[in-house]
Amino acid sequence: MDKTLIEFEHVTKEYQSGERSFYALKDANLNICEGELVVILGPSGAGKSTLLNLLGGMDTVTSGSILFEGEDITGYTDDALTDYRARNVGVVFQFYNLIPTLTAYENVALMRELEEDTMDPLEALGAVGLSEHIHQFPSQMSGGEQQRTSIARALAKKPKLLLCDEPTGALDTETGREVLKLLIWMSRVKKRTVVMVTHNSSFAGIADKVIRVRNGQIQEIIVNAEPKSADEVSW
Ligand SMILES: Nc1ncnc2c1ncn2[C@@H]1O[C@H](COP(=O)(O)OP(=O)(O)OP(=O)(O)O)[C@@H](O)[C@H]1O
Repeated sequence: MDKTLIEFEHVTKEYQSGERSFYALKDANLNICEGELVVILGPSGAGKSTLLNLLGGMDTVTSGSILFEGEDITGYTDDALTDYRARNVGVVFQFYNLIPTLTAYENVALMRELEEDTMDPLEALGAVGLSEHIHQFPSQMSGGEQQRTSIARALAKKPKLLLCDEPTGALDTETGREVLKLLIWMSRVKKRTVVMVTHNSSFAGIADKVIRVRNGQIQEIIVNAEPKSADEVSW
């Protein structure tokens, strides 16, 4: 049986607005296994980013438990959460978040300053097909190349959990497809757990597991016995 990496038990995230409370996430239960490719789907405001931020220790719950490798991280101090993020979590954003004054190589190499056990930046950039572009600055790269650089940066960190927030959102279809292929490769070949948030329901096909969120609630969790390749989905 697949080993569980993360488990949510009755996780609620509540915001207070005056007298009223608002649930960004209510009583969420889920589990994500090691090496799984998970797609979180839902319309704008559904609670997808909230879910992703909780998974990454970038936000804290109002109630409930989040277990990472069986350990409850919801009681962690800020320092322990920082450590959790540093050790276990890589993040890829819609708009890449590269440092504009650093080359592709330097953006990836920066990870080495923060982490002990990292991958060689050249290896990480080679893995995403950017060996020819290592000396270019973000402004000299296409959107797809910038996103591949940000994936190389996350890859170099060797995170157990790779979180991606609309990673293809700023890319055209074909470039987006290349990014999807990389994320599938991260999960299938590199055995990383990859969680991607998107509002694009076409991406459900490539996932091992699809979590549908609406109005702060998990509507359904579907396990795909035979996930499709990136070439088999269209949008
Ligand atoms: N800091 C906050 N304070 C108050 N409400 C918040 C806060 N963060 C998020 N929310 C609310 O929680 C709900 C869920 O937000 P979330 O960002 O998780 O949605 P989403 O599904 O990621 O949406 P999108 O696709 O538009 O990014 C939204 O209604 C949002 O306005």
